[in-house]
Amino acid sequence: MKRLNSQLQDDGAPMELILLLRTILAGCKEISFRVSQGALAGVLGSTLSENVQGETQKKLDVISNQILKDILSESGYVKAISSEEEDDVVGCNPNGNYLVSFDPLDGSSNTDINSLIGTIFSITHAPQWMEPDDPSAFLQPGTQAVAAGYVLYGPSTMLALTTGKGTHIYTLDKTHGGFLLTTANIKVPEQTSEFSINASNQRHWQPHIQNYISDLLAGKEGPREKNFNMRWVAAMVGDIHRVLCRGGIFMYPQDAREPDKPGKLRLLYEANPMAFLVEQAGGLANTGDGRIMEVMPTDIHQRVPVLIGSKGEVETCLEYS
Ligand SMILES: O=P(O)(O)OC[C@H]1O[C@](O)(COP(=O)(O)O)[C@@H](O)[C@@H]1O
Ligand SMILES: [Mg+2]
Ligand SMILES: [Mg+2]
Repeated sequence: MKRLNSQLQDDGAPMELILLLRTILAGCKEISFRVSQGALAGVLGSTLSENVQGETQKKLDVISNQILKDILSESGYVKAISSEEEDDVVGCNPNGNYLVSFDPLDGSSNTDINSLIGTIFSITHAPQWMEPDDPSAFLQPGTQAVAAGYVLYGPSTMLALTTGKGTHIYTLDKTHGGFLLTTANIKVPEQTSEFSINASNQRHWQPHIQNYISDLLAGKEGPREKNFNMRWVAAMVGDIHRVLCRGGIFMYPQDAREPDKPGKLRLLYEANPMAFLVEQAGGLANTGDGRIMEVMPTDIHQRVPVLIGSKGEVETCLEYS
C-alpha cells in the first residue's frame, strides 16, 4: 500500500509542507495512543476549567491541545497557531512559513463513552509581514488553505487529507506507525437518503430548515417521495467521515438560541477544513448563505452555520431558503 509521503509527493506538495503534515500527524499518533489507553492513562473526565467559548474542558481537550502546541512550536515550520482551546493566537517561530488552526479534540462529549472523536486541522501560508502573535493573518477565507484534514480516533485511526488535489483517506498501521493510503480520491455520492442534524434543537431552527427537515421525515408519502434515514454521532469528525464514505447531508444550522452566535461550529478549525475536504471529494459546503470557504472571518473563534455533504441534497436544502 502507498505511503503518505509518496502520495503527497505525487500531489505536488512542497517538502516543507510534507514535513509540517508529518509533524501534525506525529502529534495525532500520540493522541491516538492516549485515547486508546482511555481510563488506563487517566485521560477521561473533565477539568475544572472552561475554554474561551465557555465550554467545560475535558482532560483530553487539554492534553491533545498541549501535544499539538508543543510539537508545532518546536518544529520550526510554524509561525503561529490558533486552537479551539487557546483564547488567543499562540506565536511560534518568527521565521516559520505556515499558520495552523486546529480543533485538537472534536467530539469531546464522546470521550467518556468510548465513542468517535478526532483532531481537525487547516494550514495556510504565513505572511512575511506578520508578527507571530498577530491574529489578523488568520482572518483569511478558507479558499487560502494549502492543506486540511482530520484524524479520526475510531476502531481504526484514519486520516482524511487534502492539499487541493482530491481527498485521500489513510489508515494508521499501528504495527509500523505509518499512515497508508486506503482510499485514493474519495468521492461523495451526489445523491443520498441520509441526513444528520441534532433534532433536539428543532424548535429553535429557522422556518425554512423546519420545512426541509419535515419533508425528509415525511418520507415516501411526502413531497420528496422517498424515505430518509438519520444518523448523529455528536462529533462532526465522525459525521463528516460517514458523509465522505457513503454520502449524506450534515447540518448544524443557525438557530434562535443565541442570536450573536450564528451556528455552533467554528469556522477556522471545524467548518473550513471539513468544507475543503468535502469539496475536494465532489460535495458541497454552504452556510445557507454562500460557500463556507468564502466567508471572510472576523474572529479566530467565529461560528458559522453549516450544510455539508452530497451535492444534490445540499442544493435541494438551499432551495428551501
Ligand atoms: O451537542 P451537540 O448538538 O450534539 O453538538 C455536537 C457538535 O458539537 C461538536 O462536538 C463541537 O466540537 P468540540 O467537541 O470540539 O467542542 C461537534 O463536533 C458536533 O457536531
Ligand atoms: Mg469540535
Ligand atoms: Mg474540540
